[in-house]
Amino acid sequence: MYDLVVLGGGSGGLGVATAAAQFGAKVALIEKNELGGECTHSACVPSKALIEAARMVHAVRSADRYGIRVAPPEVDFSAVMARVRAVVDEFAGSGNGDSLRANGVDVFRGAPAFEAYDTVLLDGKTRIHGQRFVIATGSRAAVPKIPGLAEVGHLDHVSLWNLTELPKALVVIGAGPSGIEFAQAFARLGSKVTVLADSDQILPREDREVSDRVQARLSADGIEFHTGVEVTKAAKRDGQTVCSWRKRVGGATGEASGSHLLIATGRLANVEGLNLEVVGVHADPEHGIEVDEYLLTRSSRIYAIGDVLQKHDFTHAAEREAAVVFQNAVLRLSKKIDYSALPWATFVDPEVATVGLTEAAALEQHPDVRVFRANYDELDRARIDGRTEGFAKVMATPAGKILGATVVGEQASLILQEFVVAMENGLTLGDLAATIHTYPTYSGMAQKLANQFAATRHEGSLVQTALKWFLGFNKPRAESENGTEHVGSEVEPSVAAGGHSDNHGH
Ligand SMILES: Cc1cc2nc3c(=O)[nH]c(=O)nc-3n(C[C@H](O)[C@H](O)[C@H](O)COP(=O)(O)OP(=O)(O)OC[C@H]3O[C@@H](n4cnc5c(N)ncnc54)[C@H](O)[C@@H]3O)c2cc1C
Ligand SMILES: NC(=O)c1ccc[n+]([C@@H]2O[C@H](COP(=O)([O-])OP(=O)(O)OC[C@H]3O[C@@H](n4cnc5c(N)ncnc54)[C@H](O)[C@@H]3O)[C@@H](O)[C@H]2O)c1
Repeated sequence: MYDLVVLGGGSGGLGVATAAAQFGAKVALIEKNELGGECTHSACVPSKALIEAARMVHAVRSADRYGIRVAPPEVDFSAVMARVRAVVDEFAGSGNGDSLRANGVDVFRGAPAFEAYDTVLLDGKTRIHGQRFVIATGSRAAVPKIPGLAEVGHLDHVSLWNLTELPKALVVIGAGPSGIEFAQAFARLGSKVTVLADSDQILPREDREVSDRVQARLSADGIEFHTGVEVTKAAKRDGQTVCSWRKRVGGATGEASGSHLLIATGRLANVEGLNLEVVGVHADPEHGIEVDEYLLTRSSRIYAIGDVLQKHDFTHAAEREAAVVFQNAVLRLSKKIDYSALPWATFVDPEVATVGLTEAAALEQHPDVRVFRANYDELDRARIDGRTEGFAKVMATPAGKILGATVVGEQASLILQEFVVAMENGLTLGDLAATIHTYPTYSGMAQKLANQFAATRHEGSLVQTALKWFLGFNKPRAESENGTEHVGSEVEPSVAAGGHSDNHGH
């Protein structure tokens, strides 16, 4: 009888199994395919390795801007993919089961099915008994029902990694993070890319403003977009895959053709074959496994985490859920999952990173919300580097409690992380404003927004009024040539002067 039996050895399953074993629990982990899960083998790791290669090509092509003359780069696609696979192998090697076994986890290979609330049957042969179970079987690509699709064939994020030649022309169906990251990477490597999506904006989870900004940039790079469309048919013509589409509004029609077709239209939970009905666990592939805020299913011994929930498909979400379930299933605490400070990033250029409420949601839910924003061309380090495209905004209560933030631009995910730390630890924008930020770095963006908040706190305050009256502060100051009042620091003039503010508050 194991203390804990984990089904699935990906980001979530490995996390909870290792933590439980390190704590001294007797743990079994059952993996149907390869340890490491999707993130390692077909998702985060290879896609970010490909994106980095594409970023290199782009950097070489843009070197001229910095006074460096180089010949146009030549992409050796098979070498690019060989490196991607080598990176994956390196990661996969470290998850080959040895470290799990070293931590005391018994690793089983095969397909498990529940036989009773305390037993799973492995490959119809071996019974494994447990006190508690965690289902962490992840998800797979959802294939849309498009007439002709099965006949023409398509790539997904798994088969993609077997490509040895760069697609001349790639049609991508889906404009979520997967579709958009791949679209830009392939376009930069030299493919002609067309994106088709039924959502009326790319990156549908983001603010409209964010999606429009990214789409404008990607369009300028040569990617063609058709959003708000239904793909009505896929067919082969002259060796090309041709996708017919029709606009949902207005009914305009068109075709997109390519040497290759990539499907990136969302996910389905891996719940089949687990025999969940026997233990009363509610699940279906589209909606995932139903859990409560303790990540407990309808069975009091069975928890579920990660993509199989179909809630927040991110590795770091699976890891947080693993930590919560470790506390509940192993330590027998009652820890609730809290997603309010869950960040996510889409690794395109300009990078997009978001946490908490979007601006629209914050305005709807908090009528007194204040929105602070700044553009990258106001940030010293961005100006120095010539990477001035993008903006950042943070939504906060009048007291400075952060409700959400979005950053679009260079190092967006790192800038955002400062807001995430603040949100998780109850720090306010005032606390961030009072923190020293290294100069000149992109962290200056967080400082800039926090300083705008601090300036609003000074406005009309008792101290400011007293200083005005007794010391004659806040006299008009001469503006410098370029209209800003200082150079060489991210400190907002408004903080020092106590008067003017860039605040775009509502
Ligand atoms: C192209 C792409 C790029 C991505 N990039 C990022 C990124 O940059 N950052 C990010 O945070 N997230 C990213 N994600 C999402 C991320 O990959 C997933 O959220 C994460 O892998 C989920 O972890 P998991 O443990 O739930 O599932 P997985 O890691 O998929 O693990 C599930 C495991 O269960 C096994 N399994 C399946 N069925 C069974 C069964 N019946 N019995 C036993 N074992 C089973 C599987 O073989 C697998 O090993 C990306 C996804 C895609 C598609
Ligand atoms: N950087 C990251 O963290 C990262 C990167 C990639 C994927 N992911 C995760 O993986 C998950 C899946 O990503 P995804 O991009 O595949 O899915 P998604 O659900 O985020 O986006 C799906 C896209 O496909 C479109 N679509 C769906 N069905 C369609 C159809 N029949 N015809 C035309 N368009 C259709 C949708 O309109 C949308 O644009 C995401 O939820 C994300 O959490 C994360």
